[in-house]
Amino acid sequence: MTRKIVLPPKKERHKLFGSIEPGLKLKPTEKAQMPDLQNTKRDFLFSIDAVGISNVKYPIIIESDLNPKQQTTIASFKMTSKISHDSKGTNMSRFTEQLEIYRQNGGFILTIKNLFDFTKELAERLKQQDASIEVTFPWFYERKGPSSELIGLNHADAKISVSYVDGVGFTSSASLTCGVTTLCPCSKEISEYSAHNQRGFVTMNVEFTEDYHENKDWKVALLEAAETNASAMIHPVLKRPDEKMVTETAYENPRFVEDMVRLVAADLYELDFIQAFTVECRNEESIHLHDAIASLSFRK
Ligand SMILES: Nc1nc2c(ncn2[C@@H]2O[C@H](COP(=O)(O)OP(=O)(O)OP(=O)(O)O)[C@@H](O)[C@H]2O)c(=O)[nH]1
Repeated sequence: MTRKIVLPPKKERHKLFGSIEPGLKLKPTEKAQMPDLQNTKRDFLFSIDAVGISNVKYPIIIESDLNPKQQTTIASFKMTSKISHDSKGTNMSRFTEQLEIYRQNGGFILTIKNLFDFTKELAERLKQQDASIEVTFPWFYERKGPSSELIGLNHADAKISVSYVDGVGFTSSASLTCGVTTLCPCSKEISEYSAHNQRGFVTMNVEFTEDYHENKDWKVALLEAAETNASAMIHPVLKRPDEKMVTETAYENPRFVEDMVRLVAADLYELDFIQAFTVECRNEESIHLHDAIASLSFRK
């Protein structure tokens, strides 16, 4: 038989679990009367390169040249600035205050132009000479099966970083990590049949040229650089005719991890809005428990 429970009022329940009455409160409750420790001015020995907040989850709106053309996604923000040796601390509340102003103003639309405005305003709000922001988010894009043309959603992990220094200006960079299929050329060469293949992850970090204004979607350009140089693309929905095509395409385009980083580098070299890049590939080897990795960096 079910036991009938007689619940005490909520306040009594809290007492039952250890809540106590508030003690005597003597410290000021008005903001103006409260000590402002973080604004203490004295020689605190060292300047700090970056102080602020990280791992701030916030909804953002992103635009894309691929479908869906606009999407709301959840980003993780890191926002910092320098402080000099004679400041005790930063004003932490001003970082999230600034973020919320952007959300309330029609949503935070994540363009590089908006991030330029954001970092400059953040530096001003913090009364500092500089501010930096890093925004990490999953970007979703439609992908069709090669034969059936059935659509599903893939995603890549994207990051945009912007820094502003008063009197100097802005720098911006971005990174994209996406999954691909790679088929081992050595395995294909030596085996009577088949070849082992694996899921590879390509990460591209790129520095934009000063005149880049997102007339071309950097996310799509980087995705293309990785996917069109892989053995095959990754698909969310595949019917048998699609699967046959993907399997044969991978066999026709074998790639070592070294081939991947060099071929992707060649595509990034051709993109005129990129002035420097790093390409990394990590293959989750299907015949080993370890991964195969390669990376290269280049400044044009
Ligand atoms: N500087 C600093 N603040 C911290 C840290 N950890 C938490 N905080 C909190 O940041 C909050 C204060 O933010 P501030 O922006 O300085 O608040 P405020 O001075 O009332 O705000 P303003 O009027 O904008 O100057 C407090 O709740 C602090 O406890 C830390 O490690 N350093």
